[in-house]
Amino acid sequence: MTTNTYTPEELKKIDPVFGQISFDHHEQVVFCHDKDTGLKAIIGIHNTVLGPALGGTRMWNYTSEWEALNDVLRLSRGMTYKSAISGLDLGGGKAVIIGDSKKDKSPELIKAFAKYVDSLSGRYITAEDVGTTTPDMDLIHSITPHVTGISESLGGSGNPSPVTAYGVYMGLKAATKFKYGSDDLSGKRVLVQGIGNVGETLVKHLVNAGALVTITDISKERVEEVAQKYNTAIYMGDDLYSLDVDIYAPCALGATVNTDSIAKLKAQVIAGAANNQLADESIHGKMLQEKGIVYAPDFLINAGGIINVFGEIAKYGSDEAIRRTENIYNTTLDILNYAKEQGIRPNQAAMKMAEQRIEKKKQENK
Ligand SMILES: NC(=O)c1ccc[n+]([C@@H]2O[C@H](COP(=O)([O-])OP(=O)(O)OC[C@H]3O[C@@H](n4cnc5c(N)ncnc54)[C@H](O)[C@@H]3O)[C@@H](O)[C@H]2O)c1
Repeated sequence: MTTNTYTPEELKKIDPVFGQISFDHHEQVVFCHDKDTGLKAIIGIHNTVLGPALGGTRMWNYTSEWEALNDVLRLSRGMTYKSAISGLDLGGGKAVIIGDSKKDKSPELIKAFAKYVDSLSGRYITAEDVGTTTPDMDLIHSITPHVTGISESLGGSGNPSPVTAYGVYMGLKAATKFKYGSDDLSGKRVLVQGIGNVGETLVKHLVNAGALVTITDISKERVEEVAQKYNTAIYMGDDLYSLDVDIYAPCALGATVNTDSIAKLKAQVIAGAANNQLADESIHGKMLQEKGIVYAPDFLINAGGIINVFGEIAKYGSDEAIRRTENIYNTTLDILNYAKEQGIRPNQAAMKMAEQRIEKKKQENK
């Protein structure tokens, strides 16, 4: 034991779990190891007040265990807020498997992970995320019932991306109404960044609504294919954020809304699917507010996917999932109005409303 060589402050810095920067009163953190398959995974259960902790399993080649732990803590907390603000009876959880999904994934490894999910008896329910697929969820389903995002042939809800895109479209319309007094998108210039599963369907909705859409992606083939299909403009230059557009829809990676991009942005509305769009919630949220740019919180408007998979637990079908996703429009407007009244940022307003819902349920449960 060498602990007596550290001061309490130094110990605090190296506390492995409860002292982590992303640790936020998580209820449970489960470290999973299986010698035979080489499985190394962490399951984070942030909060189960509203219901079981649902969140996907990410398989990623983390450079260190610290990075994996930080990711699972951060992502599971995000799921608590996403489900709470979306009115779902779900808590927040997430899992990470350490490894390269292209090289290290095997059916045995996924099954070993499934046994850990099963051991939590439904406190944690998994789904797909980066590096895991519907067939992986089907395999997990052969071991445990505590999994969603399984194939439609097994009673699952299928690909969530079109529903996510519809929710983003609803949130984008609501933010447009808040900024411009009307949600009519005809003639509005919209930049969609990242034309993947979600981005393409969002482009379809925008074009159908008469918006003037410009698309961009790191994949030239992707943009050419989608531009041809929907008759959109393409931007492949390196000064994306200076484009003269009304609305910016980030649908690729996180942290694209940062000090550099905000300085250039001409768009007056930001509404997209990517998770964690603001590089720093407080600094960049404040900068957007000062520039009068309306920001529709990402975890609110990209919730269509989780609304869709929740149908597998709550036993509702795709019509109900769409109806609930459509309501993202009303919730977004409520949050933007509430933020304005309270003089706070939309992200803060959304988090406050989510916390109020959790607190109310906590009191009822007492
Ligand atoms: N799929 C869902 O249901 C869902 C739900 C919630 C949140 N999200 C988030 O929405 C975003 C999009 O999800 P998706 O399922 O469409 O992913 P995807 O992998 O299908 O598409 C992402 C696209 O972004 C492009 N891209 C990557 N880096 C880029 C860059 N630097 N500049 C421009 N384009 C870039 C990729 O080439 C790809 O075409 C992700 O951030 C994801 O976490 C998705």
